[in-house]
Amino acid sequence: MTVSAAINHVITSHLGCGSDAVHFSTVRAGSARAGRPDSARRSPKSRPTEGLARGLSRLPDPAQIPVTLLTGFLGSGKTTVLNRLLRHPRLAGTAVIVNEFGEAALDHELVRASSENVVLLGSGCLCCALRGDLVETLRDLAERQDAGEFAFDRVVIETTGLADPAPILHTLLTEEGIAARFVTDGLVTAVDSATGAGTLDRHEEARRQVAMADLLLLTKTDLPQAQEDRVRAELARLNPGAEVLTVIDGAVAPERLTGLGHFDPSMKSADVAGWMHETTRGVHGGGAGGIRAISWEIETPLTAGQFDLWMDLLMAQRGGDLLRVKALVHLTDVPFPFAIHGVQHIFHPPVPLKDWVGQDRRTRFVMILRDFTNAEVAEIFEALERLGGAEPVPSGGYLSAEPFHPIEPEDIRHDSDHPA
Ligand SMILES: Nc1nc2c(ncn2[C@@H]2O[C@H](COP(=O)(O)OP(=O)(O)OP(=O)(O)O)[C@@H](O)[C@H]2O)c(=O)[nH]1
Repeated sequence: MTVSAAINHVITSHLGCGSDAVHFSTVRAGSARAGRPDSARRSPKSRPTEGLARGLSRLPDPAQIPVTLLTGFLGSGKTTVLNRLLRHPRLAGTAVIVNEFGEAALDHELVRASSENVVLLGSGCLCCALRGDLVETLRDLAERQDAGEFAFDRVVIETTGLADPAPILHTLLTEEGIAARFVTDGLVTAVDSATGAGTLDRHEEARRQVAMADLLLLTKTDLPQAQEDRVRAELARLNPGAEVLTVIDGAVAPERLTGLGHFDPSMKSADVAGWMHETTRGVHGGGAGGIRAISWEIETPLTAGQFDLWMDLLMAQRGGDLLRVKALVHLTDVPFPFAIHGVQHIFHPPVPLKDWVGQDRRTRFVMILRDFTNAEVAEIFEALERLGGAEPVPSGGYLSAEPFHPIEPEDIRHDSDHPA
């Protein structure tokens, strides 16, 4: 669905539901099978094999606070899962730590409805620059709990899509004061069934996230682009011991994600133990290569048609290199923002939000791009700015020639210029 279509939908359905965001995608109950006891759903590979004595020594201390690490490549559906989970009474006492890659984090606006207890660790990746910040945040949470300021009985850490989980787990397992107070209760990895096969092929970080997982969430199987069998086969190859749950629009029962057990590298493939070892030597990460995060603001509100047109052009020319796009879009004459999510070549239905947070009404983008030069980044946004000054373009408008270099208002032709 384009922004134009979404805006028509909003107008006809009189925005006014109680939640902060109106989702147009149908929310179906996931195929997750709820309620099975932990023992029944533990896969053979994750059963203790090294003797009871060692197993006993690894039993969590009930005073320790369980920490779930939620990973998954860019746009795989982590926040969607988290938002659904946090609405569940069972997870009401959860403190959430969200880490974003990029300077201008938008996630706090996108998850704002869900929890008062969200701490944002922005501007960098937890797996490298921000490990100290994670330790500080966890210590701070513990202190606030001891002081009676903040009660919580679980922590969920949502990593950036580019995070290598090994160093984060290493921090949780070994950092003084953290390991005693908190206990890892599973690494959960979301995998996008529409883009997952290509992502796993190209990105070492994504393979590590899968190989280290205690539980895999296969998302977006409702999309026509989903390649469920292909992605499942790849997951089975990378991590044959992990259970794979199909999760549509984040619908997963919280009990499936809790009680997964203490993370133990020796229970994983040989590679995983090696990665944890690399971590101790400070060598980690798959190398992001030409991947970078950029943020951009656009002053002039756009029409939905203009935005769609620009997005279509960008997708046609560089879709595969737009690893992740998040935007809050200010449309002309519309009092609320739209949230836009793009994941590689797939754009999800735009989501109208109830209102703006704060005074800033500019259209804001956060993009994770592969192999874009500074000049190319400037060019794509300057093209958008120019569109903002142009005559409104109806959705379905298109350009005459080589479209993106550059777009000039006079290049834009309207559908009406071309009788069917
Ligand atoms: N159709 C469909 N869309 C989904 C599903 N799960 C998530 N999405 C959409 O996918 C887009 C990205 O989802 P997010 O939850 O923001 O992904 P994320 O992993 O948190 O993204 P980053 O934090 O940027 O890495 C959003 O537009 C979601 O609405 C699903 O099961 N089906």
